[in-house]
Amino acid sequence: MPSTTSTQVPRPNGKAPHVNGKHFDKSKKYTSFGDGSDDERPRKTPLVLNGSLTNGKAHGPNGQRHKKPRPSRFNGQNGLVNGQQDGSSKTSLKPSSIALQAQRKSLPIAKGRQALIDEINKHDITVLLGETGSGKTTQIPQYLLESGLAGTGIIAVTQPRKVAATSLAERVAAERGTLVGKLVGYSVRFDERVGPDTRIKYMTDGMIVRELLSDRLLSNYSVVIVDEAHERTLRTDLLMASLKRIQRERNSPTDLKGKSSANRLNPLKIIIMSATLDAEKFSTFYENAKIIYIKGRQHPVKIFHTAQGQQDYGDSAMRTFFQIHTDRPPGDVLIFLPEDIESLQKSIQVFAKRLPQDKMEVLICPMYAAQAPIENAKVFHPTPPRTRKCILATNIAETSLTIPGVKYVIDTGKCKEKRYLTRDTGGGFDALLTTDITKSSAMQRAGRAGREGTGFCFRLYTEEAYSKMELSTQPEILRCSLVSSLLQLKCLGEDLDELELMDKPDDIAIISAYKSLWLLDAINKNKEITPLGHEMAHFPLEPAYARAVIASKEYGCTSEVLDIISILSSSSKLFLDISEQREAAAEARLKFKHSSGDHLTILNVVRAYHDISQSEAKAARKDWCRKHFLNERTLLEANNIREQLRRVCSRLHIDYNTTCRDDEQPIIRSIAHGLVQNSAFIQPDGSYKQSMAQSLVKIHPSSSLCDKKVEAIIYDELIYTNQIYARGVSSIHKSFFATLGTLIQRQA
Ligand SMILES: Nc1ncnc2c1ncn2[C@@H]1O[C@H](COP(=O)(O)OP(=O)(O)OP(=O)(O)O)[C@@H](O)[C@H]1O
Repeated sequence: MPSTTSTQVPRPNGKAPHVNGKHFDKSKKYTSFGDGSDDERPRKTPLVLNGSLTNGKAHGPNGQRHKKPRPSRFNGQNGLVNGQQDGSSKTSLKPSSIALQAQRKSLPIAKGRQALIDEINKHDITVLLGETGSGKTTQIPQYLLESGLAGTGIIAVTQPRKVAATSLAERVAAERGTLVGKLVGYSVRFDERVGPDTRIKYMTDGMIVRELLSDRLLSNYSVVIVDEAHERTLRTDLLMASLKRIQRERNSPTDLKGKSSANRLNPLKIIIMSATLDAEKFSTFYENAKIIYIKGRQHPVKIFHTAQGQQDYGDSAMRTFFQIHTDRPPGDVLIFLPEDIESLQKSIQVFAKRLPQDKMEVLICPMYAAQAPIENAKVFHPTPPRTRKCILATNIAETSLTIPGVKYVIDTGKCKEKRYLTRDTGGGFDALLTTDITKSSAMQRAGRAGREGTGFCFRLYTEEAYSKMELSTQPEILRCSLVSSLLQLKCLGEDLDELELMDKPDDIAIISAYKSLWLLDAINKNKEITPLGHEMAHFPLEPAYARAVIASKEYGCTSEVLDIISILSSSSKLFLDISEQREAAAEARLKFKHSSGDHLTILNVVRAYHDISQSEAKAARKDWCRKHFLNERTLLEANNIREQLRRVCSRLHIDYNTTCRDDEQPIIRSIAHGLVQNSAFIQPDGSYKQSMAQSLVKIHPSSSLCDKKVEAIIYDELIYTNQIYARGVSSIHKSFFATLGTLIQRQA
């Protein structure tokens, strides 16, 4: 990288200026890959047989394996058809649509379009391996539709993350020249845009697993595409296991014999897609399914590593950003961080102000799961002229996304990973821990550059560190709480220990999940689902909160409990936390504070906002939220969630209007029925001992109970930092637990 000395660039932490190539002098600190032309492709040797595709059959007559499934290349050579069968209308396209069609045809995948269709046609299950940006996620569903391979059914494309599902639906709808909700739709928790004409549906893996509850054969779908399968989320693993069963039931000729043609379902096609190297494992899981390798990336990505490991990834990311900003041509920057987004945002803002007037403006866009969807969507807005967008993202932006304008990626090499700390080790909860990323993640992150032109990825770790990274992350099923999934499986009449899974969770985790469901009365002693468990599974909520809603029916306070749970289920926090204004915020919110703790405090806010909404116009409501440091988006999102929960209540004959007026005890008790495992009792030193585990917890400083001592508490979650904090806390009488019978003793 050429060094420049003319610009006064900030010197974060008083360190030496970095513009003189401190970080990125290629000769000293960074190594570019090979000739610098590109990236890291999967180093497999794909097979091309004289222009015809390999037959991936790898089974002997008795099912024994005698040949490995061999990947095939689609590179536009060898006589493969070059995508002429585009079903889009050629007569009435607008200029923007014409540009999109041209773009579609220039994607690497387009060159092997017909051969790909033929292969998918031949096999019920296909494992598709392709590089980031080759066009898998946006094009394959369209090819299936255009070729008629999907029949009259819906094509589901599953994603591990909401933001990917919604943005892909937008993109593919635009490519089809239509609006989201018509031919192309999406379905994510608490948000769905589909209609009677929807044929391509982008959805989170959680939503399709939920659909199994009402339709255990997924009869509306003719193809299920499991995208980003290498992420191995818990729901993806459950889905892959269920798909095996469904395909057996739907595709088996013996099953079809006895059925009248009216009762017959179309066979189901399964496509497992991944950009990384796990194809063999997926293929083996599906009885050596055919592997197809889509060759090529549309644009190269040049990768740099630091010469030394970086101690402070935040500082290092900031200096790298400013080096790009001063030395490199226009193009937006995407920085991957595990946390501390807010502090990096502030540091960049402060230093950006000191840049010379003639420099481009810096526009910072944070992106993380707990932020409201509408805020996350801002990263997709066009970058204003003379501005460089700097996106600060967690691994929410790591897969499937194309963020237009992004040319540079800065990868800190860290992420937050959910891990279940078992009760035996003093935990009993999912903790988010900062950890090193895997090779798969590093490749995905680099793949976010180079989507619209040549890209650059700056890794804040050494090449050696990269080479030592694990290939891919440990499947979630081996490290996360299984309670919610187990409940859904029980409803389907299935069991975790009987399910044909790619990886089996360990016995301790399974037993712990059974215990939790039993404590929530969702299953009985014989591990059979109870009527209450069935009701709980109808709610798109964590089982604990579903239990609270059902308990509220008995206590006559469903209206209040729905108000609280809707806020707790929103994607962003209700109380804005602005570090310089913490005292002012606490003062402004005093009027909502409830002596029993945070759940009733939330209810006070919801009620006050409701009153304001009745009497004031939109601008005044906004102003009221600002003055009280409240996130209005959370309140609006909660309105939407409450509506959906009310619909579920109606289906279950729960009167959602019942209210206990000013008596708080029924509300706390209802919530405590759900949070019974999240309870703790005061100790002589003022800390609280978990009722279901050995560890001591403290009340989080953000809680309205933090300066009080009460005999027992319930809490929404535990935060694991240098000590364990309970967050979302309410005080409860110890006697409540006695009313639950011998529950606690049973646990102890
Ligand atoms: N929203 C968008 N705006 C602009 N271009 C886009 C958009 N979405 C997709 N593209 C273009 O289509 C290409 C293929 O995207 P697609 O998501 O289908 O790739 P992919 O093979 O599934 O890769 P990945 O697994 O990394 O998402 C991108 O590289 C980009 O050029």
